Amino acid sequence: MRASLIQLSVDASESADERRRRAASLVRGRKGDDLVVLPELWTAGAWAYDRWGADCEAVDGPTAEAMSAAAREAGAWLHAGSIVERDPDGTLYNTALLFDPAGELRGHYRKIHRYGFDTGEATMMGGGEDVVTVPTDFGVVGLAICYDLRFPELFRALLDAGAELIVVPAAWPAARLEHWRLLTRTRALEEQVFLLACCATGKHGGMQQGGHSAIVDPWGTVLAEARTAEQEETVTADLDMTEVARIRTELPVLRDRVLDLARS
Ligand SMILES: O=C(O)CCC(=O)C(=O)O
Repeated sequence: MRASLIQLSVDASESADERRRRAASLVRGRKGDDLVVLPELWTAGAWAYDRWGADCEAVDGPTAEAMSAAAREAGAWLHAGSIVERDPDGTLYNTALLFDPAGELRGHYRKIHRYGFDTGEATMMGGGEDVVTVPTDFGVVGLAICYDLRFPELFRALLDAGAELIVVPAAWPAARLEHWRLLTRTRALEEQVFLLACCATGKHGGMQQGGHSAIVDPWGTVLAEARTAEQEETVTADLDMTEVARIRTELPVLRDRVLDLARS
């Protein structure tokens, strides 16, 4: 299967509406791909807290509407990154959306680990409670978002739920690029999954985004990586999903787990 990560530029030069139109057009251009991925909070901007009140929306709001149509037109599964979701009770969540090629919303995931250390997301948003996997045409997809990368127990829970490929939309700061590179490879290697990590580029809320979106295989090898933190670009790779079972058999470390802490 062929997967592409659209490393979208997110800055204050565009409104959420303009960026939605541009993202939809980039997705429509990916006909022939099986899976297309967008970054975290790309409508409002992950660091543009002052925009969250104005740009929040329901799970079936304007971003879902535009992305559902774009998935249908591209004929591909679309992981539409995440939105600032406003629950009917008023709580905001950082919520990822996964559409099938018919444009049906097949899964959504509310980010469990909130970034900010008593500021930003950690105080302005609620935390998700559910580990989410979605069966697709090419295998079971696990969902995580950005800061979740620092919490291996979530990835082990995704593995235990059957994940073969994990998608991580992000708005990781350029200042911590080496953490991003290390953690994306590590999570792929330790769970023996394909890991698709799509980071935003551009600068907003005073934060330069890290780019360097990457597709990593279950051996920990980077199959494709964006060249820079500053440039919008699309990263594509062909994934042989049979590699998951092959590598898990060839190097059966998961079979040797002793402490079953993630499930206790
Ligand atoms: O963990 C980090 O260094 C960055 C996390 C982050 O930017 C996020 O979750 O939005």
